Amino acid sequence: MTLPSHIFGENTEFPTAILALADGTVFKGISIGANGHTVAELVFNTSMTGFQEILTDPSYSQQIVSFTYPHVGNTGVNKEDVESFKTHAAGMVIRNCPDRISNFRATQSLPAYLKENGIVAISEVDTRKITRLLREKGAQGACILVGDDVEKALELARGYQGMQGQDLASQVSRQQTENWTEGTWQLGQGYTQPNQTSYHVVAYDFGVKSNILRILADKGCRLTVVPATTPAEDVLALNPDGVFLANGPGDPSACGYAVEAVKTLLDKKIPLFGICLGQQILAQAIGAKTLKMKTGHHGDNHPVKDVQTGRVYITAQNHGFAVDADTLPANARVTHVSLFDGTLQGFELTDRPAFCFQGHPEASPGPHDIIVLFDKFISQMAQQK
Ligand SMILES: NC(=O)CC[C@H](N)C(=O)O
Repeated sequence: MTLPSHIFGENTEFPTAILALADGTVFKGISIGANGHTVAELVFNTSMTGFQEILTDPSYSQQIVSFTYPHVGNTGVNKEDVESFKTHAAGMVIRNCPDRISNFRATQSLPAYLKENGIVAISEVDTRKITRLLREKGAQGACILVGDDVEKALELARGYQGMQGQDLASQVSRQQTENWTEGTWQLGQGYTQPNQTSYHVVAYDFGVKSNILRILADKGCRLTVVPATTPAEDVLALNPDGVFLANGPGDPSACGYAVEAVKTLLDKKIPLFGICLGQQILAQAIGAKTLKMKTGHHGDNHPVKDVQTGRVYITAQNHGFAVDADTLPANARVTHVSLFDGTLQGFELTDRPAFCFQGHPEASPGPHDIIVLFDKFISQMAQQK
């Protein structure tokens, strides 16, 4: 297929690509990324901005992301808007990639970035139809294949093993302990280097988004980031003021190593703050259960209610599993619920300085409404000091 192009230079030829779903639906479009094929769980994301942050969010490991926003890529990509040191999404589906990029920070076009990072991606498909289909039938296995072999794409999509039972956190995690010093991005300065004096936070890297670490650094935390499988004893030996449980991909039920570590940390009454997978792991550590959702929540326009104050926050979300609120023990108090479907969005313990949130207070991309949760963690550490 030939497209008019200003930015792609000589290369205006885009090979045919297929998106096949496990339910048998097939979409034909053009490849705007790497060659070959990719097989993963297909989910839709309703964010209007932030595709680069989404592609580099480790929680999207083994997920193909279909963007509901129709034009993706018009701001190009840059070296800064990344949430980890590499791309993680297994594939990208969009309606249209504008052929001209326009942004003062852009250093590359989206198709060039996708190719460079080996992400298989399809454009010129009906993403509204895909969204309706996933809402009706739920997230499912899918394959993007460059070429026109429909039968092969369908067979690969049907063969996807599913997200349940998969421990992906230990795979995407750093394998070495690291110190983190970078603060949030500021116009004219780039990423800052805040003074880190007040609290020592040990952050479990289950697939942590960098903006969580940057916000904690901004708030005066000295950060030690440890691999997902680090035993609690090693964390305690670092003498932390608080422990952070990160977001991450895969099924929380497959992260027994983390659940065991959190049980020990709870016994020590150290301030604990969990985000997304971190919430699910904290829940399992106190005996609650997690379940797989039908489509999950992926986007940056999700209303969440603080059940105590009644205040509604618009939040960023990215999860396919959830904590079953009915299984929470008596010492857990529900703090937040989703106004889309009533699912549990946050809880805290009444007998320990531990709390968590299912969405993403660090945004990136998304609204900053609920960034206040980081201050709650800071004040819990202040009280324990
Ligand atoms: N962003 C996350 O931490 C996702 C958590 C978990 N993998 C889920 O899909 O629910």
